Amino acid sequence: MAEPQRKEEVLPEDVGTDDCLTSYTHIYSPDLLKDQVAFITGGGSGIGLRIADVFMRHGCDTVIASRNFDKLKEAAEKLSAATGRRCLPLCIDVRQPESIAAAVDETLKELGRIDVLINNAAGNFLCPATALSFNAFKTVMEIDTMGTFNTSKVVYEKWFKDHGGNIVNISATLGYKGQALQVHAGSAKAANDAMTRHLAVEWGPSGVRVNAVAPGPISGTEGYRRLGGPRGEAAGLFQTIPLQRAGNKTEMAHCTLFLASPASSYVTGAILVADGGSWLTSANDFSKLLGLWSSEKKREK
Ligand SMILES: CC/C=C\C/C=C\C/C=C\C/C=C\C/C=C\C/C=C\C=C\C(=O)SCCNC(=O)CCNC(=O)[C@H](O)C(C)(C)COP(=O)(O)OP(=O)(O)OC[C@H]1O[C@@H](n2cnc3c(N)ncnc32)[C@H](O)[C@@H]1OP(=O)(O)O
Ligand SMILES: NC(=O)C1=CN([C@@H]2O[C@H](COP(=O)(O)OP(=O)(O)OC[C@H]3O[C@@H](n4cnc5c(N)ncnc54)[C@H](OP(=O)(O)O)[C@@H]3O)[C@@H](O)[C@H]2O)C=CC1
Repeated sequence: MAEPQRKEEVLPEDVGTDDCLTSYTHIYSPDLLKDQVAFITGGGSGIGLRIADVFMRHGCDTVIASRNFDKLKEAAEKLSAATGRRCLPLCIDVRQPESIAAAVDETLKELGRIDVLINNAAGNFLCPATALSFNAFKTVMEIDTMGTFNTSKVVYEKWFKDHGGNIVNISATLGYKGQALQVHAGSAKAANDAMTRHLAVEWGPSGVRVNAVAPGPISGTEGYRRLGGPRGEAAGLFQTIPLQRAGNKTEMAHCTLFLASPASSYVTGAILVADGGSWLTSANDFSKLLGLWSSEKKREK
């Protein structure tokens, strides 16, 4: 009988916080994004911060842009110290196109170009539809969906239209089968998947590729904490995921890097599902998720 195959190595996740990697082994060429500039929304924490870290280790300068400037400034200093590349922290609210326009102007003034846009900023929390206010639904749609459109349109008009470029949207597989307590985020991300395909068609002739990465649960992130990741693990919910575990931020950064790089030069309008197979089998056990939500609420009181 054949030897069972070695289990695939899990890429290292050496920190569970918003710190930079303390060590890194290249699996792509270190020059993959040499001298390019990436504009990363929500790049001051979680998956966005890891994307900045990994991109900079591949020769890229970055802009990390979100609402909290102090957080961004601290992250940018750490990123530059860890990688030796430039990282510009800029304040934006993706709901306000004027703030994005000012940041894009500043980027072009300081760094001279934009090659890659990563639409990663988002907001989410667990909430059943009956408890969700109209304004809560609208807020998540405005950040996740309109924010992605606003940023894409500003960057396209100010730079990509004449120079080409590469957009990667960070989606989520949570809506693919319908997930309890997530009607707001699932709807917003589904709209973003459609937007990815529409803009790929419209902007392809200008040399702009538009793709998305769709993560499942990713540990060491605010999203994971808010959506009950640690409690989900304890309740055994992840055993239904084919790869039997949550993903990590480095794995998401590597998927994003593939789509942002010439390695995927003939790929556009694609959604790269990176969820360990979660959505195919995922535990969408409403009573367990509702239990997580109720215990979270009790803890807040
Ligand atoms: C695919 C999974 C497969 C298998 C899984 C198997 C098992 C699952 C088990 C566990 C799950 C484990 C892991 C997670 C899995 C997947 C994660 C998927 C997606 C994650 C997506 C993310 O987006 S993560 C990003 C998280 N980070 C953030 O959210 C940071 C940014 N957030 C914010 O700024 C705020 O939270 C905000 C989004 C509310 C926006 O802030 P602001 O503009 O200031 O808005 P407010 O004025 O505060 O609020 C506006 C209205 O919203 C209401 N609100 C706010 N918070 C809540 C809440 N917690 N619950 C309900 N309603 C809320 C607020 O009251 C306002 O409404 P009013 O009517 O009162 O005005
Ligand atoms: N974590 C997970 O398990 C999963 C995450 N995802 C997706 O991955 C991405 C990153 O999530 P994660 O790392 O968990 O969460 P984080 O909370 O760390 O990242 C979200 C970022 O968005 C920024 N942001 C929020 N609102 C705005 C706004 N109005 N304007 C500008 N920036 C904003 C926040 O910064 P600031 O507060 O400074 O504005 C923050 O840095 C999101 O798109 C999320 O939907 C998808 C599936 C699973």
